[in-house]
Amino acid sequence: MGKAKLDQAFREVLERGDKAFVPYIMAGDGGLDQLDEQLTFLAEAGATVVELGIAFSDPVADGPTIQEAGLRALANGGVSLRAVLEKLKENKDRRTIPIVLMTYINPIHTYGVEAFAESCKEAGVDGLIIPDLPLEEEGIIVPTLQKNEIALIRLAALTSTEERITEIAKRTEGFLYAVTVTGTTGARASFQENLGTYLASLKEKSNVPVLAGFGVSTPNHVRSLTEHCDGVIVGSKIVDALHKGDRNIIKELIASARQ
Ligand SMILES: O=P(O)(O)OC[C@@H](O)[C@@H](O)c1c[nH]c2ccccc12
Repeated sequence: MGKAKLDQAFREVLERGDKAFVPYIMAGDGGLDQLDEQLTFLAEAGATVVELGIAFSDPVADGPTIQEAGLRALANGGVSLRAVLEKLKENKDRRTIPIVLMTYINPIHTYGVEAFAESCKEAGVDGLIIPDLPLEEEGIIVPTLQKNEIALIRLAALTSTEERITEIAKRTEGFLYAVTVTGTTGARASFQENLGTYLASLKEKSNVPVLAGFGVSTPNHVRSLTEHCDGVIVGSKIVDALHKGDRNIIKELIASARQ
């Protein structure tokens, strides 16, 4: 489990010539008792890894779709970091798909860094995305994560300097999250023109797969972005389709990463 499970999942997909597809869902949107079924559906539809978001009161990187999903989850109640980890622990042995948890740093501090990493391990969490944890501050959690073999996935922003991107690419584990837009998460119609060059430069710097995320909303986006990288992360479009019960959209998106 952990980092090794993530590496293996990506290796399998890329070795057979496909691209990786990582759907993001909000834990507890639709009720936390639905989580198990949602994860099974995504695994069966061909997702490589699932990014699972924890609802948070101050989600600075999240656009309207993810924020609304967070509000729905919070309204259902019982979706704290602790509750989600408990739920994941219950289902751990039935799950085949690797899980990356997306949470801001504050709830981790409240939980306690050591206790959090141990709970993640017990729950079968393989990696973490902590969007508001800058490189300069990750020392507070990295040794503990390494001890528990949990990957810390770093994000490269379009606005990062070359030097910073090199450092991020060197440190990231599991995959490198290439943020494709400046701004918050959310479905978009198109991307800026030089994105291919940007993704190609990230691929040169990174030893792990490079996945593009933010704004990816159609099978065409998936196909054109994956010409330049190893896969995609899709949040808002998946969250929206899951909420509306339109699961065919999700199946089509995932299928578009198969070559
Ligand atoms: O929703 P989008 O535009 O498809 O982007 C993915 C994104 O939602 C998911 O990866 C995510 C949700 N919240 C985040 C916060 C920071 C970084 C990434 C995320």
